[in-house]
Amino acid sequence: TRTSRPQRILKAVQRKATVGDPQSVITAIDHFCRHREWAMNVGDEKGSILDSVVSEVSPVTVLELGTYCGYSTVRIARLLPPGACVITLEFNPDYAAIARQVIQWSGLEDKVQLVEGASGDWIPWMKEHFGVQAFDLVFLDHWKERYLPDTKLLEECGLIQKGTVLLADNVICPGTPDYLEYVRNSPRYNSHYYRSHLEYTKAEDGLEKSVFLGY
Ligand SMILES: O=C(NCCCCc1cc2cnccc2s1)c1cc(-c2ccc(F)cc2)cc(O)c1O
Ligand SMILES: [Mg+2]
Repeated sequence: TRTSRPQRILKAVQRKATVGDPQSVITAIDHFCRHREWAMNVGDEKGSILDSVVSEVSPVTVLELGTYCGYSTVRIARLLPPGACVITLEFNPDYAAIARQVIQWSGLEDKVQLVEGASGDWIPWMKEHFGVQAFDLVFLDHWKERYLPDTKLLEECGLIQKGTVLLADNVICPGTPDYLEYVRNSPRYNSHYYRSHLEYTKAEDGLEKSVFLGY
């Protein structure tokens, strides 16, 4: 097909959503992915759980690993108070280009810093480059085999502090067994599994919320 799936998602947003209205952007993407083409957005069901965690934490600085088309970036940013922001990392430049436009359409570009590159390369520079002390919330939604090494890297870099909340997508499907084992057995995390479904399907999936208890 001539266009990419992310390009078709952007078209659906431009056709169906209102500029400056984040909820209409979310609704347009969910409708397209449920009725036209499946895509790996966190989706509406897990998205509601994400919303409740963001509202509960009311974070000032958020790190999102894995932007894709910006769907969860918009879900998070729309709930942030003035002065709060989400730094989101995307490895694929084509996805990043689409995500920028989706975030712009939602009117939330002032609350979002989209960075292109690999988590392992960027995490050690976060403090220096963004002046971040520590993250209040980290949403993990990137390579599933990077959840654990990147969590350890965030710890080593002092970007996770007492009270930081980690929220991980896809802990069942595709699955992140080593990460789950780590956060559930570590005395330094308090973990809770929110049972749900793989976006737009009946397959089981869920989000794991892990609160760092400090050293
Ligand atoms: O792979 C998934 N997400 C990761 C792709 C992001 C690549 C990046 C690496 C990287 C490195 N550094 C910084 C930023 C980034 S972004 C994913 C896959 C499924 C799925 C797919 C097929 C299936 F049958 C069932 C589930 C569902 C999901 O919800 C997903 O999130
Ligand atoms: Mg995901």
